[in-house]
Amino acid sequence: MQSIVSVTGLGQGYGARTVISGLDLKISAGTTLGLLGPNGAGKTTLLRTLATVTPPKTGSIEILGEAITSENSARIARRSIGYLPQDFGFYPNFSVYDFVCYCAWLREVPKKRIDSEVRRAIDSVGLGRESKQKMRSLSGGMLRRAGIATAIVGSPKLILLDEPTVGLDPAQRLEFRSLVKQFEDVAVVLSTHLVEDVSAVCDEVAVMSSGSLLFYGDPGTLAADASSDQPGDSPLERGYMTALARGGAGFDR
Ligand SMILES: Nc1ncnc2c1ncn2[C@@H]1O[C@H](COP(=O)(O)OP(=O)(O)OP(=O)(O)O)[C@@H](O)[C@H]1O
Repeated sequence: MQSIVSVTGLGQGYGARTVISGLDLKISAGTTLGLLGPNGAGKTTLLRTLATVTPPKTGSIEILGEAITSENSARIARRSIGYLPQDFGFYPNFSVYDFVCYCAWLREVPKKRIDSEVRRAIDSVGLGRESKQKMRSLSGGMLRRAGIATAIVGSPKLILLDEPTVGLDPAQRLEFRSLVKQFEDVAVVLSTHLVEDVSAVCDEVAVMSSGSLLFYGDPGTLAADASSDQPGDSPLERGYMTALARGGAGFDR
């Protein structure tokens, strides 16, 4: 399988503060990776770094086999990356169609493919009927789906989704899961607080705390590692709590 992301010895932070240190990660095409961790674990910081929004402080990142060493290499990589930030900005007076077009244009989707790609992305998230509606008039769940459309437009090879199911109702969450399952030859990284999302769609799971990975492997192994004295409503939840407890993790520190 083609390697989509390769991260070695990643260090990241804000000012003098280190938030991620010594992180190694490899993600192949066809993998959906669920990123779990308590508030402040560094999930958003990692996604922003993979999205090439913030250059690493230390270590290296390769996207599709190309090292990201300059703004130019980052710009080229971004053509293959779809990124839904946790709080994405939008122009309230844009229609859904215009907003997704704009994001496709920013990602340098070839002009002649933009219209068909935008329509496909909007249909995939079930907003076909709302495509002419103004962004400001969308409900929270619709807004999130419009955001997901911006992340998948143009068939990127790496899709980074920061808490994509927040605000979705149960039916929309199920639709989101079936959308993710349809991706082929794509690497998806999904940050979430919902362990059910991970068990439903992820082939790999990473448990992150204080900027380090406490566990990386398949969800079955994390569930099998669960200690019976840890709280949780499912083996995977207990496995997650066990990984945190073994790593000495608590809440945001
Ligand atoms: N712009 C910033 N400036 C300074 N510190 C920041 C900034 N953004 C995040 N941090 C800090 O970095 C750490 C990691 O934050 P991050 O948002 O990556 O965590 P997270 O795992 O995504 O959390 P959550 O689950 O709450 O979204 C936190 O301690 C946070 O306070």
